[in-house]
Amino acid sequence: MAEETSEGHIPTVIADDVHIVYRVNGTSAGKGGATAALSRMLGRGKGEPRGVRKVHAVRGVSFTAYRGQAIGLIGTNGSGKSTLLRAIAGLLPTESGKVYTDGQPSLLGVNAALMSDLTGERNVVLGGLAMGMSREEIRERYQGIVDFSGINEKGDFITLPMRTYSSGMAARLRFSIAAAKNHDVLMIDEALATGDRKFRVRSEERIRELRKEAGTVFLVSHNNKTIRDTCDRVLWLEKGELLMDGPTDEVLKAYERETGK
Ligand SMILES: Nc1ncnc2c1ncn2[C@@H]1O[C@H](COP(=O)(O)OP(=O)(O)OP(=O)(O)O)[C@@H](O)[C@H]1O
Repeated sequence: MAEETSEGHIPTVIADDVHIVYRVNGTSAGKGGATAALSRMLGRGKGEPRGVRKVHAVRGVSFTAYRGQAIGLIGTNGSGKSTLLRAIAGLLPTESGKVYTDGQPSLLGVNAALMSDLTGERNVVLGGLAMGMSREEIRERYQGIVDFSGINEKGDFITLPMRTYSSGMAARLRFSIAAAKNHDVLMIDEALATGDRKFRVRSEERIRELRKEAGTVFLVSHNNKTIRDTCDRVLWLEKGELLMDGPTDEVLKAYERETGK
């Protein structure tokens, strides 16, 4: 891919009529517990295999993302934002439609694979290796990553297991590890939401840098100000459908009008 179009834009992600369906096993339909009784009262579970339910989370989404863009994903809870990002990262199969990407997108999410029993220090090293950095590069950037995260501002926490961190501290470390590398496509799922103001400002600055370094950044956030300050384009999802795709200001205005947020 990466062929230049007539406008000189280079596509990094193309989603073509993407549908994503979760199949949930072990639902209460057909079993004897209280939730099953509730489910029967609500009339669910008819005509489906026992205990399997489908959730159609993304419905016919199409868009093309270009290099140098920072794209915000907005929408009310459960509208399909995280699901769409996971599909772009190749972590979820599409039911129909296709996702084409230039290079391997990196998904930085609330569930990013850091090991809670290992220290922050070990996670920086493992996270760096997982992103394809050499030990030498990790050594060089280690202090920068720790400083950026601010984990050690209130004491020597980086040598403690991550399970002892607050959710904000863990999110900050995850972001700092991922942001230490330049990505072709970096996807950030709510990582900034738990950080404090100082950290948010620092991360927003880093997102702008990553964007300048010719990558594409996707950012899921419920904070309209963060989206406004970092993104030049916004996709608005609702019930799995792409309601609007356009310049940040236009889409946020429509979203705020509709949701009152
Ligand atoms: N692992 C899963 N199995 C089954 N259904 C799921 C799973 N993950 C998400 N869903 C469903 O898919 C739909 C979209 O969820 P998703 O997490 O993508 O929304 P979201 O827009 O990221 O929400 P939020 O803003 O609350 O984080 C919801 O109806 C949710 O219940």
